[in-house]
Amino acid sequence: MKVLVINAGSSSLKYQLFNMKDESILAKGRVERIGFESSILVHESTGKPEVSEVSEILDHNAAIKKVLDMIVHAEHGILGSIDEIDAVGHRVVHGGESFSNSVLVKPEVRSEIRKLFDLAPLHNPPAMMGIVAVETNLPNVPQAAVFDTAFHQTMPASSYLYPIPKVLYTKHKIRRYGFHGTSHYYVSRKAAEFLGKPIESLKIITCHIGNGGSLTAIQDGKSMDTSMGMTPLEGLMMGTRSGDLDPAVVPFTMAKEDLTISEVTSMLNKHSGMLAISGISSDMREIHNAMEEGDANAKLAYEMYEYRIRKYIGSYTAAMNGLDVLIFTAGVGENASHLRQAICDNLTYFGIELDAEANAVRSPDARRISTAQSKVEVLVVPTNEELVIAQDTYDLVKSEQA
Ligand SMILES: Nc1ncnc2c1ncn2[C@@H]1O[C@H](COP(=O)(O)OP(=O)(O)O)[C@@H](O)[C@H]1O
Ligand SMILES: CC(=O)OP(=O)(O)O
Ligand SMILES: [Mg+2]
Repeated sequence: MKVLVINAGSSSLKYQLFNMKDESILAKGRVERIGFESSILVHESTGKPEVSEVSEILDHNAAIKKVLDMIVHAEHGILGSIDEIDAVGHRVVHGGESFSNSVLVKPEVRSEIRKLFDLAPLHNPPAMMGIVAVETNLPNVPQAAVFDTAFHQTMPASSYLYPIPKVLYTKHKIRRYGFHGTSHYYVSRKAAEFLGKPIESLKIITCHIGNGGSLTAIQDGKSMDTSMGMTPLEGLMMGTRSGDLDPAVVPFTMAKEDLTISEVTSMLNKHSGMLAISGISSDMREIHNAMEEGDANAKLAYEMYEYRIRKYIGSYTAAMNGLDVLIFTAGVGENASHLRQAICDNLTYFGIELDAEANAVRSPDARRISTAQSKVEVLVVPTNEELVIAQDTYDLVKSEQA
């Protein structure tokens, strides 16, 4: 079975085509700047050179059409015909309380995802555009939706409720949902496998630190708390998102600066975090380079970023009354060895001891970076959200056929 995985953002669309026989990647790529004059498509079929093309791609429908053209392209493609695509899996960021598992996209699923537009205005509408675009271009192909929130549906009410009037939960479903669930799920399972221990026996903290970032406390194999909230804005300091702050800052800023709801939302999501404090970039590599060159603002941004991750590790260790495994993943977590070192150097109270040599190793595989004496196993586990989406899609389609 060949499964196409789509991760649609507001102006971008990433894709990977899997051969589920051996879970190998046949092709992958991304379309950026959808809706702009000069959109960019970057595509790579396995075993062939990467190609990029600039053209006008006005909407997600046109983007999917381009992607399918590339997949069957005589020179750059990998399939003889798009009929060889058996199923499509989508990353849908918000599944609310309706979805604790991946599902095949049926009419009732679509209407449920639409109902959630309110809770995730930046994320769910593009996912729906992706679903509609696939239906237009591949009308008979089954589609699955895999939700970032699903893994976190096991959180107890004491973790997911906010201490505000209960009617806001019953009426508007205002609560913590948590995100990056596919990644937290995947790396925690991989870690248990790597350690050769049953996941139920481990107290785990997964640090997914990429552009967006979240930490999850995992006990009995289940998410028991996570740092993102009703939306992906809460929790850690991120590339451009503020993360935790006093909620009183919001109305106060709106009044003082005469900002609308959408302006303050945009300020907190797109113009805060590392970008705001460093004044340089939201990208960890650029911040780290500037810091090494002596830039004081970059240093402050880095210190705040590290400090806030460490505070969450401390609080989740307390939440679980212990910690067996600490996992780093995603763009920053997998690559920024200096940040892992800075975090762990300040967690010696918990008996965490990093092996500097192991920490410096670069590899696409899961690996241990703590010493043999460390009380906590510290691991780097590269995430693979696309593979989980492909596997869930495959399983759903297979079980419907059975
Ligand atoms: N070699 C590296 N060293 C440090 N940071 C890195 C490295 N490679 C990528 N990153 C960081 O990873 C982040 C992007 O993470 P990623 O998980 O790809 O994000 P997303 O999937 O949310 O777009 C950026 O801040 C980038 O600087
Ligand atoms: C949900 C979320 O924050 O996703 P990303 O990290 O991809 O922005
Ligand atoms: Mg990501």
